[in-house]
Amino acid sequence: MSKQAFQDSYPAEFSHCYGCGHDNPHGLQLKSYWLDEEDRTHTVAHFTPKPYHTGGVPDKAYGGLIASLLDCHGTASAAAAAYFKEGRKMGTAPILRFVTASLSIDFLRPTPIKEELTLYGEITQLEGRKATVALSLSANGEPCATATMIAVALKPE
Ligand SMILES: CCCCCCCC/C=C\CCCCCCCC(=O)SCCNC(=O)CCNC(=O)[C@H](O)C(C)(C)COP(=O)(O)OP(=O)(O)OC[C@H]1O[C@@H](n2cnc3c(N)ncnc32)[C@H](O)[C@@H]1OP(=O)(O)O
Repeated sequence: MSKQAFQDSYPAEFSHCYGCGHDNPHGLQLKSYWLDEEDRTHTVAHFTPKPYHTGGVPDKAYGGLIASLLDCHGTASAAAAAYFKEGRKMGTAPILRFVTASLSIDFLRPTPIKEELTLYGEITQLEGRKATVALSLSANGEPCATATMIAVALKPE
């Protein structure tokens, strides 16, 4: 894994996101990395839910938490891939930031709340301002959810 999380390169004014902003003390503070520094298409993040992230039963995670984690890992992965494509270090100006245009999730099985969750991302397409990211969330090596995201880079203004 790289030492610096993608989200740690966001400038202060963009670091308040509930899912991944490092300046949001009430947020999830998700951190995403390249899975392998030699392969700039795959990304990874880890997250261990808190007891209050519970869904309908105490030992399973709330679906909205899963969506939030996939959302933030996907947009961060898209931004990292776009910087890499431009041959630039993440966070350098002009800032490249992606927002979610579309996020389609399949919830495959209940997600345990006491285990560390692993999120994977794969940039399957990056054309113009639009990135397509294939995402998954697993516990104990078993996929609990998969998703496809369309992320769009914000216009400079
Ligand atoms: C939360 C507020 C965000 C404010 C941002 C401030 C800066 C933030 C920076 C850093 C913070 C960290 C960020 C973490 C974020 C975490 C993830 C989220 O939760 S993001 C929040 C939820 N998402 C939104 O609120 C997006 C709302 N939607 C929009 O703003 C627009 O619809 C937007 C930007 C997505 C596209 O609008 P257009 O006018 O800029 O661009 P067009 O021309 O419509 O689309 C560009 C390309 O994308 C395709 N596209 C657009 N929407 C699509 C869709 N739903 N499905 C498929 N393709 C789509 C289009 O067909 C077009 O493709 P072709 O270039 O022609 O090939």
